Amino acid sequence: MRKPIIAGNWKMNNTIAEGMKLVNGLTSLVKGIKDTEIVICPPATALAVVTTALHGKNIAVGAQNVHWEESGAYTGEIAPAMLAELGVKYAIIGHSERRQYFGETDETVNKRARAAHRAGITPIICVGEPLETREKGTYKRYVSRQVRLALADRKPQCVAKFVIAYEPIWAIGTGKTATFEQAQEVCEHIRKTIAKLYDKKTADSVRILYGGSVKPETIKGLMEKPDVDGALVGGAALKAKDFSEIVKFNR
Ligand SMILES: O=C[C@H](O)COP(=O)(O)O
Repeated sequence: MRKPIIAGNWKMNNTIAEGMKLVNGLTSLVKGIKDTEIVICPPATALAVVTTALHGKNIAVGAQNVHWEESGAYTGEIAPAMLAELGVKYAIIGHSERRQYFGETDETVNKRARAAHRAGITPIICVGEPLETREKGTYKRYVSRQVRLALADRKPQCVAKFVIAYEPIWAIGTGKTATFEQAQEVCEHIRKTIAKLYDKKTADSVRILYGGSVKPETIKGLMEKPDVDGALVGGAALKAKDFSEIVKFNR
C-alpha cells in the first residue's frame, strides 16, 4: 500500500516572513493528518527557518534542487549533505522549469537523484512532455525515455524509494489540468516502464505523483486513479487554505 504524498513547490516565491506566515496557517489546518505525507518545498533561503519551525510536525520539507557533488567549486549550488543537515527530507529534481531555463539534462537529473538518495534525501524526479509532443502523440515514449535515463544504473532497492512526478509541461501554471484519464494513462505507463526496467515489486513501491494546475476541485478525481499516488502542486501551494484542502482530498 503506497502512502499518498501531497507536495507543494513554492518555486521562487515567499520571503522568510511570507513563508512563515504560510507555514503557520498550514500547520493548524493540517494538524493531526497522518495518512498522507505532506511536503513543502520552499526556496533555499527559507529552508533553515522552515525546517526548524516544522521539526516534529506532520509536514516534511523538501528542497527545489540539489547538486551531485559533496562539495567544491560550484558557485550557487547546494550539496546534499548541506540539505540533510537542515533536516530536509525530499528534493525536487529535474523540474521542467530547471530543464527549460537552466540547462538541466537527463544526465544531471540522474546524478542529482543518486546524490540525494545517498544523503538520505528522497528525490522527487520530474518528467513530462511539452505540448507539441502531446499533440504528436509520442508523449508516452518521451516520458519513458526520461524515466529510463533518470533511473539508469540505480539499484531496485533505491528506485523503490524514489518518487516520480508526472508533470505535462502544457498543464503547468496554465490552469489546464490534464484530465484524470490523461494523468492515469501516463502514471500507469511510468509504472509499467519501471516494471520492465526492474520488476513489478519495485514498480509497485514507487510513488508517482501528478503535477500541473492541481486545485482543491481536481485532487479527488486524480487521487481516485489507481496509479496516481499524490500531487506536486505549484500555484495552489501558495495559499494555506487551498493547499490544506488538497491535502485533505480523502476527507
Ligand atoms: O511543481 C509544480 C508544478 O510545476 C505545478 O505547478 P502549478 O500547480 O502551478 O501548475
